[in-house]
Amino acid sequence: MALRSSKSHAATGTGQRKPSARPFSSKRELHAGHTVSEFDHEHSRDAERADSGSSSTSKKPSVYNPLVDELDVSARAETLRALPREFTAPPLMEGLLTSVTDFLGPEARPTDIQSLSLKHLFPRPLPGYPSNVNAWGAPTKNKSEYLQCLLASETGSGKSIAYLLPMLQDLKLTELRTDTPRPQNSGCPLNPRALVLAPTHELSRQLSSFAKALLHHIKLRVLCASKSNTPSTPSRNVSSAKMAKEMDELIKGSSAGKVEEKHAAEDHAVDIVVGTPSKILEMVKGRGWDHQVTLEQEPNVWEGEGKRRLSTVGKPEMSLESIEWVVIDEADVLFGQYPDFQADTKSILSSISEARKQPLDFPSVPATPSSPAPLNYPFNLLLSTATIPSALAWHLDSYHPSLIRLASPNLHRLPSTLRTEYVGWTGGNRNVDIEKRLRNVWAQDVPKRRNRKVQFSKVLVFCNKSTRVEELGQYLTEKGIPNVALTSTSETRKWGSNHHLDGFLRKHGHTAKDEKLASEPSLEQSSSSDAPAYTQQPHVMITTSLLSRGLDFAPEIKHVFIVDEPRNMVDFLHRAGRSGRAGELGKVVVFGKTEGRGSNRTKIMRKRVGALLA
Ligand SMILES: Nc1ncnc2c1ncn2[C@@H]1O[C@H](COP(=O)(O)OP(=O)(O)OP(=O)(O)O)[C@@H](O)[C@H]1O
Repeated sequence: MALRSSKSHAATGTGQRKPSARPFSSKRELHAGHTVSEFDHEHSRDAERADSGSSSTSKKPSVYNPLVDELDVSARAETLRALPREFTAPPLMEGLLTSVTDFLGPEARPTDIQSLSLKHLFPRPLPGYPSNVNAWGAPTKNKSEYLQCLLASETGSGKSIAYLLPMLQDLKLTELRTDTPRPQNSGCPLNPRALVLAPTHELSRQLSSFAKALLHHIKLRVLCASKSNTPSTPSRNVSSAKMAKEMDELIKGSSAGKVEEKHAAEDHAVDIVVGTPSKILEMVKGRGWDHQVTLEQEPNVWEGEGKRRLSTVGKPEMSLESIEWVVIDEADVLFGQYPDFQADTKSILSSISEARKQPLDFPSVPATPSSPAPLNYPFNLLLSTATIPSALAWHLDSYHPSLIRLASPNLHRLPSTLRTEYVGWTGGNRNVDIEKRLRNVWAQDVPKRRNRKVQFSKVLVFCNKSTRVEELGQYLTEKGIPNVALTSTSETRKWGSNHHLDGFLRKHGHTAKDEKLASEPSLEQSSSSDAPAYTQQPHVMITTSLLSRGLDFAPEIKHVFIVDEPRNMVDFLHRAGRSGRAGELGKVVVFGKTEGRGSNRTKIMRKRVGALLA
């Protein structure tokens, strides 16, 4: 049960255990008086006995789980018996319920993580309902009490809706309260009440379209802070201008009628901003704020053809004093092991605290799980993740010991609808092996009965390196298989839109069933036709881990190929999880050496993947 840190293993190379942290399940209190279920108490007691080395339990010797080196496997799910199994009003306000139904379809039922959210993250009563308990009988909270919560569940299990619903509802309730003071004019064009942070622009754009769909009836304003909101290099200026116009309209309240008149003239027209931490910081601190060189030091630093000084710091576009909610999506990336992301995210959190006149009280010595130093943020904080690496667990136990942890029973497992298959390299050209396997997938798509329509699968291929992505893309193109090869520096990566992912991302605002029907004409093809569809339009996307995080790929992505050994199981779970989403069937095909040198590594990986199976 004790946590281990992958970091310490990597650092020492000894495989020694890090001092044990308090396991999640040992926390009795969910938050301010909410106690965990009996189910959790049982596990808490087990955990405590195990931690104290008590021999009074007759526990079976546990089988070594190869994942404990990387992941916090002590996270326990609450029993699901007593949870809401339908979307209802309350706890949702009517308008939000209608949007959820429009978005997911009338038959949709909450996923496990959404049920947990409905129960625990709606502490405020709706107008007209008893004010001392919420819809689930739990005590309600004052406006001055803030939530800190981690939502953790497997890929494709609907975490975005699980965190968006409570946040959107609370923002709307605050807006409806006539006694809520309006934010003061900060002098900045944007003064949002909520931030959603995500690691990539692609994911930011997808999340903001999710939020917009859910706001159809309750009408709050969302802005996606894509990189091209402000002009940068001349080559980006077309989409920059478009995004700048959108932003301008939002600020002035002149765009489509969603903004209520009374807000149009205020600096508060945008309620929610979605973006990457670096983009958000840029909007808060001014463009170029992090450049080392100042104008005084280097007056002659110019970019391109002398169009713009690199060293000037732009005017801040956004102030933070009205922030009531912060969501950190892919929390293990933004809040965990990646130093750059971590620094930016922490900087945003402490800037908000400062702007809200409650600067964070950082401990002089680093906290540990055994001597935690709670950071109390003056806003609601939701973290969302499909994986809890040990390093993140350690950090949370040290600085957020009273954080509510909502975990689904399938956390750290592959989605149950995802099958795994292993393919051995033949020992020849690996590109040939991949091509062969692709053709094999499409051959299996062809129905046995003649004159039936064919719907060819789309395939997502993950490589470790950009050079490998480009090389494989070129090889397949030469073989008559059009493909999209995307790396972080790809020319084709569009700024300000997700068009470079067209045909691969799920289109939101429709149920999966509607989508399939809508997409059939372009995908279907008579089996008597000469050229199969996969030779006419890209059915293969090749990329690195860049696109492995959070993106909701279309149900037509039936296969994920992992052609380079993933760096760790966290990476594997996220890559594989781009298929088999929302209950759709999918398959992850793992390539590896089955004979000779290197085959042992494949064996170890198979064992680790086996431990992820639901
Ligand atoms: N209750 C539901 N019923 C059916 N489909 C749902 C439900 N909730 C969400 N979905 C759909 O499931 C898909 C995956 O949702 P989402 O992207 O939020 O998953 P996630 O858990 O955040 O995944 P990841 O960990 O990969 O980021 C989306 O297409 C969403 O519309």
